[in-house]
Amino acid sequence: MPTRFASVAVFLGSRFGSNRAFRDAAEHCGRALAEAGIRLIYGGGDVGLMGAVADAALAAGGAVSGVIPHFLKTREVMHRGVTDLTVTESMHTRKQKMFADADAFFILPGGLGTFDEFFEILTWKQLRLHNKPILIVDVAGWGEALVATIDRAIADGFADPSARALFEHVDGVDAALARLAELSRTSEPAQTADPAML
Ligand SMILES: Nc1ncnc2c1ncn2[C@@H]1O[C@H](COP(=O)(O)O)[C@@H](O)[C@H]1O
Repeated sequence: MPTRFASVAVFLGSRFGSNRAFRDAAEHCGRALAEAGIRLIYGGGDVGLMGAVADAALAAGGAVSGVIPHFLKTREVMHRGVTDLTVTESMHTRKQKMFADADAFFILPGGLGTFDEFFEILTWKQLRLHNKPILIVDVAGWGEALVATIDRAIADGFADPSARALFEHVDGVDAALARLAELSRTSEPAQTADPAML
């Protein structure tokens, strides 16, 4: 079924993590996006889960856009096989481009960089700079601590309870794709701010 989500930015680890389930999920995510005809936008590296999601999408015939800052081309082993690759001047312009090009965001397991990307996209939504779907795609309970941190901020009075509605926490890649299909049928097209405001 056609979807109004033509592209999804996937934020995930530059390492594989300690549980094989993380890699399996990243590969499944790449394949599932390709099979759904959805372009994968990701950080452009060929390391860890980032490389795994890109390779799986490409092997399944999907379109993959990588966005990598110049200074990380070596450290994150810039992926030379993607459909298109953008090299940016900075981390910030990388995030801006990924944000602008994506219709929705999947947060898969990762470390500090993944947290940063998640919280930035979440806080931009809190500031009403966009209303694109943000899905924490849980694997082996990885997302629970992230959600608990936000719940704690709400409980302590540092975030409004409405913050809980800025993102969704789903169990696994199939649930994420199913939710995206549902949103494609039921939700309004995304609104985004002038990039100059970011
Ligand atoms: N401060 C950061 N802002 C945006 N992206 C970042 C930052 N630090 C690292 N990253 C990128 O995030 C992914 C995943 O990193 P993990 O630490 O492995 O989760 C990677 O592409 C980093 O370059």
